[in-house]
Amino acid sequence: MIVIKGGRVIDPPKGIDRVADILILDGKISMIAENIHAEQARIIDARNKIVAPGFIDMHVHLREPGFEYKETIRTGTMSAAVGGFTTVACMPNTQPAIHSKEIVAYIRDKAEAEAIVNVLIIGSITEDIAGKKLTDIGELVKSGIVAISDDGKTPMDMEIMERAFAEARRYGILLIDHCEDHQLTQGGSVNEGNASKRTGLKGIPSVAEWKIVKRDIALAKKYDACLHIAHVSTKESVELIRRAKGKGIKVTCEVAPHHFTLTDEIVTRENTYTKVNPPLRGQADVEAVIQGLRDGTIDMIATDHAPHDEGSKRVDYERAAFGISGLETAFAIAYTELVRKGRLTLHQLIDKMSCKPATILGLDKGTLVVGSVADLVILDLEEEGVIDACRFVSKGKNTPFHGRKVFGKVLYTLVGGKVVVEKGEIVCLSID
Ligand SMILES: NC(=O)N[C@@H](CC(=O)O)C(=O)O
Ligand SMILES: [Zn+2]
Ligand SMILES: [Zn+2]
Repeated sequence: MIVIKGGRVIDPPKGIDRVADILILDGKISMIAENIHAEQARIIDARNKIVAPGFIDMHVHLREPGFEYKETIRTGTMSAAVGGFTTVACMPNTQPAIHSKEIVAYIRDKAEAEAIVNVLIIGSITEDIAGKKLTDIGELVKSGIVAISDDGKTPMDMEIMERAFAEARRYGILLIDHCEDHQLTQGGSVNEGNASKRTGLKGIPSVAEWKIVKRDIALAKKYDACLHIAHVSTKESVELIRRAKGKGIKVTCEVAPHHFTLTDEIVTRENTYTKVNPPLRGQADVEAVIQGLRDGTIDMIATDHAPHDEGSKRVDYERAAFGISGLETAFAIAYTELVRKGRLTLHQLIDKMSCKPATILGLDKGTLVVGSVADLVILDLEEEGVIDACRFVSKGKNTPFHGRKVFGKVLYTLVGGKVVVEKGEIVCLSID
């Protein structure tokens, strides 16, 4: 039994924003009221703090199986918990890929034993994410995946993609799209334009992204399937999605914190931590994604947590791996850049980090309503800090945000009523 005392309780879908106590019993939220007295309950003092539904990250690379030297289910979910995430969905670009019911079962068992937050599983669209042969999507759905995606790559074969959309519709499963025309990006490592000219590195043009966004919006329409565009980075993509939504096509999308915060100005040949796919774009793109967040075109924030070992980053820029370790910086970056700068309200931010992903994945989460599972966070908005990658619990220290001043700290993370993070530190290694 826990009582969280005196926090400002915010639950955007229910329109709740008030100072109250929360009683947690048997892992569930059992009462929200003023002055709850419960003998023997553990008291958590939340005065002057925010209490919100736990964050849900639809786009995380846990790297297991196959790349345990980059991250594991254990370290990735520890990183999630520190970031305030109580649920993550893991991408299938592992080795082997998550392309069969056996691999799904392997991850589920591993997560049951070692994860400290809830882990949802995304299955691949094609075998080995090679874009050649469709997986048995029906079987993957039966084994419990929450979406399909070939994240990291885009299936370029139109026939494969047509069949993938038809299957997505047939099984009612969300298709998460990494939009990249590989013919246009080959050998590229930075945004095409100023960054490629300045560094002499090969560029990745915006059109490589929005061409596929356009292609797949048309397929979502044709097959009446649910499409979710991953890591939107260009102004053209935002506009295409805005128009598609206006026509009633079932498309949703996400943006990663680095894409609404950083531009390609910061890219140098020396700093491979700025290398990410899609690449950091120009100022107009950053402004367009922020506008997309404001007007609801961009439904949510997802980290695209892509941890890498130092060996994959400490090489020439061209050869360095794409990716940013994002779970532990997401909230502070988003709060500092979006809320403190007046671009989103705190309610909107919580909605985009918790409620919206829950709705899109069809989860009974992302709310603090009485009776729901006690997945929640306690946030201190006043705490000022400097991002220090050396202190990440993730194995991946690869972040371009190292040294950045931010506001906002995740103090507590509760998963199913269990305190897994206390005063910013992991205090529990099992959620059973
Ligand atoms: N985003 C990245 O730069 N990298 C991701 C792949 C992906 O999300 O496309 C990875 O798996 O490392
Ligand atoms: Zn991707
Ligand atoms: Zn990804």
